[in-house]
Amino acid sequence: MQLGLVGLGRMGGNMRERLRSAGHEVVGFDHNAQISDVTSLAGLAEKLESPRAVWVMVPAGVTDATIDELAEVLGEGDIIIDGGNSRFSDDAPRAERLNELGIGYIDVGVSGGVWGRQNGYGLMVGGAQEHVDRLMPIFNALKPEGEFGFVHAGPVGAGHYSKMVHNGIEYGLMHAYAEGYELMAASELVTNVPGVIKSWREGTVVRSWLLDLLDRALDEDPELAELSGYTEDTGEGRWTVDEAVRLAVPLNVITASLFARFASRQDDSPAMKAVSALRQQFGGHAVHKR
Ligand SMILES: O=C(O)[C@H](O)[C@@H](O)[C@H](O)[C@H](O)COP(=O)(O)O
Repeated sequence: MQLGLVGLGRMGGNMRERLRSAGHEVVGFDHNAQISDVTSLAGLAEKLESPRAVWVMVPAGVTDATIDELAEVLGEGDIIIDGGNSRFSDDAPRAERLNELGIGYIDVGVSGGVWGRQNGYGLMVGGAQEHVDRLMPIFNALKPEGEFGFVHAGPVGAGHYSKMVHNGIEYGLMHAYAEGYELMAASELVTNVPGVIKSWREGTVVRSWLLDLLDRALDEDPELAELSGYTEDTGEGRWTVDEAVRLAVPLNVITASLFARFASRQDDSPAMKAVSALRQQFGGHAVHKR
């Protein structure tokens, strides 16, 4: 089937290749002319036969502007799919705006990162059944080959909601492996920490793809000496915690792993300075000075 694809970065570019390998006709647009198939969104719309389907794969901050621009060159019966990491609460207002123009909307949480091109992408879809049905050939080409890896999670918003929770879990899992790694590295007994991590890849209860990737990272740099611990986040963990607060759901692990990222960015902790100052004030305890 034909698909327009807007945004040909690390994710979109690889998705274009996977879809083409499966025999689909993809017309891609990107602001980088060197990788773009057309020079404008209008050019993209012209190349597609109606009713058109256009998948948007751009960074979360520019999604609404991109969709609004796209809506100007699309029309009645067309569908826009947002596969970026948008906040789920943006989906319903978007769908309403597009609905007034007769344009359908589907939100898709896409997981798999740079490995998706070869392994397939995990897809979490939100939207009306008729729109999802129309896009099934595309979803089937993008998803992994096995039985799993695709879900129609619910109405508009449910795809991004599921992906948000997926990413919250991703934070917690990564952090648990990271803490285990640190404890073994600090111990007097374990002399082969990368070896233990590697051994866990088969047979153990904690084997997983994230563990495989930790092993890969340790193969490249056994003490992670090249890296700083400063860890970014792009929003999904914060949204997960926002939802936990709204619904009063105790997300202990995920919240702690999000806060650990914030702590990773501090040279020195103002809170711990205050604790140190208070110990000195009430107990006369010695403090470490800069
Ligand atoms: O499932 C995935 O493929 C990843 O989750 C992917 O979506 C991305 O790598 C994260 O969004 C990073 O999120 P943070 O920057 O918040 O760690």
